[in-house]
Amino acid sequence: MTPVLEARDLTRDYHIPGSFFKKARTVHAVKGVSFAVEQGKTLAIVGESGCGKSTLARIVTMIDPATSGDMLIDGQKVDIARETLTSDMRRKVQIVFQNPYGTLNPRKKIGDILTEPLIINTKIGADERRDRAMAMLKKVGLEEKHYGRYPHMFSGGQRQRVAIARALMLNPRLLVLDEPVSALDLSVQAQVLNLLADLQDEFQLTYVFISHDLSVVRYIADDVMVMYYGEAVEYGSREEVFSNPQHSYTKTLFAATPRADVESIKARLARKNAA
Ligand SMILES: Nc1ncnc2c1ncn2[C@@H]1O[C@H](COP(=O)(O)OP(=O)(O)OP(=O)(O)O)[C@@H](O)[C@H]1O
Repeated sequence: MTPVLEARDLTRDYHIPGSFFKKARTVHAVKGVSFAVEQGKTLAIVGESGCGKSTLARIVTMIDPATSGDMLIDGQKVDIARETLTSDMRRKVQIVFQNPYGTLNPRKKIGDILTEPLIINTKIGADERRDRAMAMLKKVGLEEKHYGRYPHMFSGGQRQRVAIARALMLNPRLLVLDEPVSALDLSVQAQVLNLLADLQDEFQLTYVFISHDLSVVRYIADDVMVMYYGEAVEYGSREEVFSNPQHSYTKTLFAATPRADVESIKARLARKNAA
């Protein structure tokens, strides 16, 4: 089966210009990273601050260019330099950030936030746009009455539901989730993770899930990639990586991580695996 996303040897260098006091230098944020994610699966990318997770997320979402390497969506090559990138290709990948409040326009009503991608990218009429937004609100566990409300009228978990709904409005092939639950309380984290798992089941969505939290990754990932100073030091199935970590950094990372209370997620996944 052709993977939804394939990355081959992706690199990203940042050139930091010099000054009177400092020499110019190059930061190798991502160094030759390769991976593939099949439809309906979740790849978790784990690592501590500064390891290159967000840079990789921005490359995969086509927000930032890569310096070299190849990226394919459904077997089709992406212009990673972003010189001839089409909007059709760009809309195949959507992103949800850690802090939805920072990405939801506070002056716009939820209905406008959800219909905006349709206005920009499609010729769908106003009634149909409204219907689709209403349907999506329900899919993410919100209600029709929320359509006319503003982001500040929602809790953090609800705002993240809105961000997920917006990301899904254009039927993307891939969702990049950049620390999507890190800013939420534990119980709300579990609800949002359960929602993501339900949506994945229903729409056969493919996820790249960026996280520093191994207890979350343990329960949502099919495959895990551990990054360290821009390199993928570990890559394999969740079972392989968790039961038999190879790299000394992964071993240290696992040893240092407390187990969070994600029992409801665990139970849900057990049900999913049994089905
Ligand atoms: N625009 C930029 N210009 C220069 N250096 C950058 C830029 N963006 C990231 N970097 C550097 O690239 C490296 C990787 O950063 P990145 O933000 O991808 O890491 P991260 O793992 O996502 O960290 P965090 O979880 O703190 O966001 C870091 O050394 C960072 O300082």
